[in-house]
Amino acid sequence: MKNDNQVIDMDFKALPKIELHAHLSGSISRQCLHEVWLKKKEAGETTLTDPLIEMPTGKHDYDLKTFFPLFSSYIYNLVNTRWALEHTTLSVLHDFASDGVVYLELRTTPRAIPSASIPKETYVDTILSAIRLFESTDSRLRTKLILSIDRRNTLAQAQEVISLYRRFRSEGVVGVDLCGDPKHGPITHLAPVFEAARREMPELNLTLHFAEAEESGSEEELEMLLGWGPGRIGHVIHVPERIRERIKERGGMGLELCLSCNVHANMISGGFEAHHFGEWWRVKEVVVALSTDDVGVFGSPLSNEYALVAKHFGLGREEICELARGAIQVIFGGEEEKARLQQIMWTN
Ligand SMILES: CNc1ncnc2c1ncn2[C@@H]1O[C@H](COP(=O)(O)O)[C@@H](O)[C@H]1O
Repeated sequence: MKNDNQVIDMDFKALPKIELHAHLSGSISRQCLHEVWLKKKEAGETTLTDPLIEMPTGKHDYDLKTFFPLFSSYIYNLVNTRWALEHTTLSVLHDFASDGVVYLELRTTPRAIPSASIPKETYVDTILSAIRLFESTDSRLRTKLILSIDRRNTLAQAQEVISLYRRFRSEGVVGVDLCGDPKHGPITHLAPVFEAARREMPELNLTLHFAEAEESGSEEELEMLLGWGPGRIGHVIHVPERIRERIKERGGMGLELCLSCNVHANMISGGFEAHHFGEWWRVKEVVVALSTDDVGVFGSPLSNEYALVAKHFGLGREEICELARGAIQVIFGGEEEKARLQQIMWTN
């Protein structure tokens, strides 16, 4: 391992990478949102402020208070037609591909858009079509979709997401996520949906936002989440010692760690050096998958997340390659995809 102030000379963009924790709406670049806005403005269809003014270049300090409303009161009002959904999805795929991502699990909360006569099913279908269209022109990036249940969802809304998962699981949907504002409140009301889904579909791939804020880091909540049998957990910040041990006991759990998001959103203190990546990356019982969360908001592509851990935790070239390849173990995309990734990802 190199010492802390040396940074290896490595092309992090060229490094083939796996992205497992990226929210579609938060991954749209500001330039792309601007294009959508421009088209709407010209057609007299929006009174919203230009995204380049609303979210100025270089502004990444959204905290948990300002972050969530950005979607409900701004981005969702821009991305509210079939064209905008397709255009933004294609742009997100293009951005990940240009950054050297070779396998992507994109996640999104199924959203009905009544003003455009788009029910949730069409929302999901439109994104899957955009993925197919993209893959017909780019042979290297493979993308799967994960459907998100929001902590703020009612039981019925959560159930609807599970139904959509069943409907689309043979068409590129590979799992279900639990996301949303971690300060929102308890989620015990959602337990019956996850428990029934697990009972009825033992093979269901689950990834759960886990201990993102103190409010969502109680032993009680975390025990419940582990009880639903996730293959991966996201953020993993405010984890009590006993739960940390439980995670290790599981063996092979994927940890989706999002450094820039956590630092910029003030979800941790002490900056990059203090990030819990430092605590987990050498733990043999888990698999760390570096992730971007919302690159459109926090502005750090996956290549930069690798550069950051090289810089702040002194990983050398082989350790970086090992970290990137490690994520193969916890993808939801199946054995064939794992074999493809084994072929193309760097060993040193
Ligand atoms: C700090 N990190 C995070 N923690 C929890 N939930 C997050 C998140 N980042 C994004 N989302 C969830 O993803 C939605 C936007 O993308 P989609 O419309 O679903 O594609 C947000 O509304 C939020 O619920």
